[in-house]
Formats: sequence, structure tokens, C-alpha cells
Amino acid sequence: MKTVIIGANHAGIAAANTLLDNYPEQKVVMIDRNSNLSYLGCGTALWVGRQIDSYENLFYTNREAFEAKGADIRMETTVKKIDFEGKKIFCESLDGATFEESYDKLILATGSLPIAPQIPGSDLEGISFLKLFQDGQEVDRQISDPAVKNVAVIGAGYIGVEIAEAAKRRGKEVRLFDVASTSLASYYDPWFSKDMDENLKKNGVETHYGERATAYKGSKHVEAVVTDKGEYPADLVINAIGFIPNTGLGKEHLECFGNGAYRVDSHQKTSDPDVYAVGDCATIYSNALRAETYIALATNAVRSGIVAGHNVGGTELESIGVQGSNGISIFGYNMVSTGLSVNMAEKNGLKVEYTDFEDLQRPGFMKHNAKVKIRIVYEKESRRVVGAQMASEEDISMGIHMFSLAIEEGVTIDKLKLLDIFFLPHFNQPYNYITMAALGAK
Ligand SMILES: Cc1cc2nc3c(=O)[nH]c(=O)nc-3n(C[C@H](O)[C@H](O)[C@H](O)COP(=O)(O)OP(=O)(O)OC[C@H]3O[C@@H](n4cnc5c(N)ncnc54)[C@H](O)[C@@H]3O)c2cc1C
Ligand SMILES: NC(=O)C1=CN([C@@H]2O[C@H](COP(=O)(O)OP(=O)(O)OC[C@H]3O[C@@H](n4cnc5c(N)ncnc54)[C@H](O)[C@@H]3O)[C@@H](O)[C@H]2O)C=CC1
Repeated sequence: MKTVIIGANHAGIAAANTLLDNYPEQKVVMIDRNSNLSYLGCGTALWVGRQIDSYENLFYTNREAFEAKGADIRMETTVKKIDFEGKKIFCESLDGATFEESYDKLILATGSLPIAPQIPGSDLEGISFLKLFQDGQEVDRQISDPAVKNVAVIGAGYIGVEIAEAAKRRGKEVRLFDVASTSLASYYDPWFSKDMDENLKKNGVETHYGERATAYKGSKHVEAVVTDKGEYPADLVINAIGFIPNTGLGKEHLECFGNGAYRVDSHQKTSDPDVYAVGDCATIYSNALRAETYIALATNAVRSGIVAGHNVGGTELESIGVQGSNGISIFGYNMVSTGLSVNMAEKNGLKVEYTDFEDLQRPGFMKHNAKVKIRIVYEKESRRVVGAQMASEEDISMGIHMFSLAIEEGVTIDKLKLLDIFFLPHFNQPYNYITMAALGAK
């Protein structure tokens, strides 16, 4: 059995490792147009902000590791076309040489592309995205140039907020723009995002919400960003307004979701029985929505790759769906969320209630202490938990995983009220904030 995997980043790597480690009879071919694989994009802002000493350890595997396992791996090779009927793919390597590759099973792991704002001046120099390792290197090169003083970040989602912090840490004047009324609006309700906005402002980031970029100005190199509310100097612009699935190769043949992602079943199988799709190019099942959706995250890419790998290898394995759990840490302030915020639940037509609680993390007599806040979102009628958000200067991240499981398992808010949660002053209060939030539910 020969399986070709197109795309050798997080999703493709997980599928390849699953096949190579568990099914020795499999012949695996991996093809990627980039020169590197396994880059952890989360490290870009850490490197640009010099919170880590080097970018070199941001890769967790390499071509040689796959060759050692017996894979045929072709880097710097672009798949140009797929003949799904004839089960053939047409490739072009960097030197222009073309070749064909046949397959028994195909795994599409072509990921996503950053959304490009379609506004005048987009082709000026000094306008970047932050998707590939190479993009991060280019942004870092420009930030290292003392002539670059003003940095404009378009989009205050995860990438935008993280790179705004990094640019500020490098001493730049940073302006952060978003059409939404707060940062991180698709992940958190304003009760949380407003704290992040205060945190950004306190640390010197100039925030511009409810403001849309309408043009970039400059002669050759960008000099200013024009919005519907003003004009601001900019020597470097970083666009971070979200991802779209990269599905050009299969969109004519395979069934696609509203945003163009390949629709997959719980085995990661597309509408063609010999073709699987994983990671950012595919849909995913949301346990909070109880529906198919699109959530571009490395964690989802890895899990979907494992599921596809086993199914292709011959062991039936169903995906259990996801909650879109995520986290962010900016200037020492930590926020984590899973499932749906109240805003996102309502946007998706769910009728929800929520319960909030805010307190010190530990008893008052403990020296190291900080505030922690929590919101649990639950469906009005069924009372099942559909989301949770938590924030603190403390590392409270592990608590969110329990809510992820609660959403996956359809646990009600009432079940959490008397849940056995331990107490130790080093970690929490006898009246734990999770218990207190749950007990406060109407
Ligand atoms: C700056 C940044 C920070 C991030 N931080 C986090 C984080 O902290 N946590 C988190 O969970 N997620 C994070 N993400 C999101 C995460 O990186 C993506 O969800 C993840 O990369 C998706 O993996 P993937 O393998 O599906 O797709 P991709 O990473 O997009 O990889 C797709 C691969 O396919 C190849 N390819 C595409 N088309 C072709 C073709 N025609 N021929 C050959 N090869 C092709 C590409 O070269 C690429 O290597 C971050 C993303 C960025 C950009
Ligand atoms: N910590 C983490 O888990 C991280 C995850 N990622 C993931 O990578 C993907 C891409 O990240 P982002 O690009 O940050 O997308 P995002 O979806 O997180 O944020 C995009 C932001 O751009 C705004 N926006 C949209 N159009 C706009 C416009 N025309 N002008 C101004 N603002 C506009 C949106 O309101 C939104 O706030 C996401 O799926 C994200 O979850 C990225 C970085 C870190």
C-alpha cells in the first residue's frame, strides 16, 4: 500500500509518523514545497521578542528522521495538480523538474494560507505576513533595522497580539488595529479581553479597535497605514487577520465547507474514499457546537493526522472532536479558553447562560498570590458546559483541560458544583474558584 502525503508540517508529520511507526508494510511518500518542516509558529513571536535565545530549536523533527524510518520525502517540491480518477499527482521541484507520483491512498495536509487584505498599497515593501518560518525571519530582519521605528499590526487575534508584544519588547512604537471592539474577540468575552487590552496599553502598545485598514501608503516602501479613522506612520506592517484553508488542489473534486475547507468524516476521510484531509485544510467536529466547523490550531492538526494515519494504516479510529482549546501569555498575563465564549455561542445560535467568579488564587496568608478570574458558559436548556475562560498572572493553564473534557463529555454545570477538587494553600483556596463559579450558576 502506497500513501502519498501532501504537506509535511504538523498534520502531515503526525500522519506520517503514525503510518511509519505502526504499519511497517506501508510505503509513505511525503511532499512539501517548503525547505523546512515542523516549524513551531508559536516560537516566532518569542524569538522576535528575544524571549528565547535562538530560533534553531523551534523545529521538532527533520527530513533525515523520516528517511531513517523509510519514508520517501521530497522537500522543495510543489504539487501542481491531482488526477483523482487516475490516482496520480503531478509535482514540480525547485529546479523546475516535473514528475508524477501514483498513490493508493492520499492524505491532503496542505494547511492554510494567511488572509491578505485586498487594499491599495498591499504590494509595497515592508508589508509582511507571519505564517512561515521565512516570514518570521523576514520580520525579525526588519525589526532589527534601527530605521524601522513604527510597526503596525493589522489584526488583534492570536498572531497579532503576540507579535505586537514582541515588537514592543524590541523597543518599537507599536500600533495594533482590529475591526472588532477588543483584542482576541473570537476567543474571549469582553470581561477578559478588556483586561488584555489594558495589559497591552500599560506596556506601551497603542490599540485601535473598531478600526479597519483601508490603504497602505508609501512610494516604494510602506510609510503609513490609512484606516477609516485616521492615518498612522508605519515602517513595517504585519498582516494577521486570520487563515483560510489551502484547498486549491482538491476543491473542484472534493466536497468543501463554507470557507473552502475539505469536509471530512470522523475518520478524516473526504468525499473521495481514497482521500483523507487533516489539519488546517480540513473541517473539524466541534463538541461545543455539536457541528462541523473550522478551527486552525497545531493541536488539532496533530490529532487529525494521527486519526488519518491509523485509518489509512488499517486500524479504524474515530476522531472524538475538539473544543478549540487555546491559550495566550502576554507581558506575563495568561489567558486560556476552551469551547465557546458567550459572544461566539450566541453568534452560532446557542442560548447560553454563564457564571463568573474572581478571587485570589491562594489563601490571603500566602506570599505568592495573584487574582484569578473564571467564566463558565453553559447551554440554557440542557445545562451542558459549552465553554470556559480563565485568566491570571499565575499559570492557571492546566485547569482549562478539565473544561475541555467536560465539554467533550457533555457534562452539565450542576455536575461541576460538587466535583472533588483538592485544596492546598500552595495551589488554591479551600473554596476553589472553579467550585465557586459552578456553585454560582443559576
Ligand atoms: C505565528 C503562528 C503562531 C501559531 N501559534 C500556535 C499555537 O501557539 N498553538 C496552536 O495550536 N497553533 C498555533 N498556530 C497555528 C498552527 O501553526 C497551524 O494550525 C498549523 O501549522 C497547522 O498545521 P498543518 O500541518 O495543518 O498546516 P500548515 O502548517 O499550513 O502546513 C501545510 C504544509 O503544506 C505544504 N504545502 C501546501 N501546499 C502544497 C503544495 N501544493 N505542494 C507541496 N506542499 C504544499 C506547506 O509548505 C506546508 O508545509 C500558529 C500559527 C502561526 C502562523
Ligand atoms: N496561541 C495560539 O494558540 C495561537 C494560535 N494561532 C492560530 O493561528 C490562526 C491564525 O491566527 P490569526 O491570524 O491571529 O487569526 P485570528 O483569527 O486569531 O485573528 C484574526 C483577527 O483579525 C481581525 N480582522 C479580520 N479582518 C480584519 C481586517 N480587515 N482589519 C483588521 N482586523 C481584521 C479579526 O477581528 C480577528 O481579531 C488562528 O486559527 C489562531 O488560533 C496563532 C497564533 C497563536
